[in-house]
Amino acid sequence: MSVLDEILTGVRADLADRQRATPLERLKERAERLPSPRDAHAALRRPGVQVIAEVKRSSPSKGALAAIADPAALARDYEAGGACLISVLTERRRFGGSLDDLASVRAAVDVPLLRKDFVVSSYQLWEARAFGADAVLLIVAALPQDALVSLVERAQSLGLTPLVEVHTEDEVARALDAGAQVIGVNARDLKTLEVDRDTFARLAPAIPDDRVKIAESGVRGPHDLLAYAGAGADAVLVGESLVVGRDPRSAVADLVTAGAHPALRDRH
Ligand SMILES: O=P(O)(O)OC[C@@H](O)[C@@H](O)c1c[nH]c2ccccc12
Repeated sequence: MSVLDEILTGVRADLADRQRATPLERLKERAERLPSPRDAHAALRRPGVQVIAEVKRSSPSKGALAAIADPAALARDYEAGGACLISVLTERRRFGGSLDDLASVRAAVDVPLLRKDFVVSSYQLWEARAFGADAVLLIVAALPQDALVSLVERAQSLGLTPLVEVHTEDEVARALDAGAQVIGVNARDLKTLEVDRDTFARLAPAIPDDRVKIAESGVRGPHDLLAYAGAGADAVLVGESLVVGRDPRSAVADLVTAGAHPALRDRH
């Protein structure tokens, strides 16, 4: 069984527990009491290379990264550093996240939020909305094509921006077929957990320029952001290097400064 399959088995078990505890109707009521979602797509389209900063406690590849006792405080640092979007991992078993983290971050910042999880059911889209997300990750490798197509549509109908994650050319074709407007190329293969920073440059030419192209994983600092920018990234998604560092606010600010370099502006 691949790592992704193991993760999905746990995700489905946890999802079944939550579905038993909270009927969909309750989630819908909670979602309807919230203001409409923020426009994550527009935030990503701003000139320069945007920075998505991630709240991530642990990972299957590295184990524990950072305790993050106060996710809201970390998110405020990310926002103050200039992150255009904050990604909150909500998967519990391997990443140490929760929907409560998402709600705490929502209460603390104004930027749009991405629910980062392994979404396999529309119930999880309602959870994302009910806990304050504006965007959701949909991982092509985790979904049959018909499920991907319907989750992209459902997310959009709830006002959520779907960020469709790919790792191979075949998955890019599936993302495009599903109508994805925002596509993330993950340098980490979720089946082997290996990071290959060349993946983005290899796949980016297959993604039309009217789509938002995000380079995910492996960004250690401004140098990696500039390399991804040179290969056509509109945004980078950064977790580990921010949560393990001593000063997340200035680490984000350094990335934002690199991404705002005049040579990278107005490339659309
Ligand atoms: O910590 P990193 O190497 O900066 O990577 C962040 C992000 O790309 C990574 O957490 C990620 C990308 N896609 C995912 C899918 C599920 C869980 C996690 C992820």
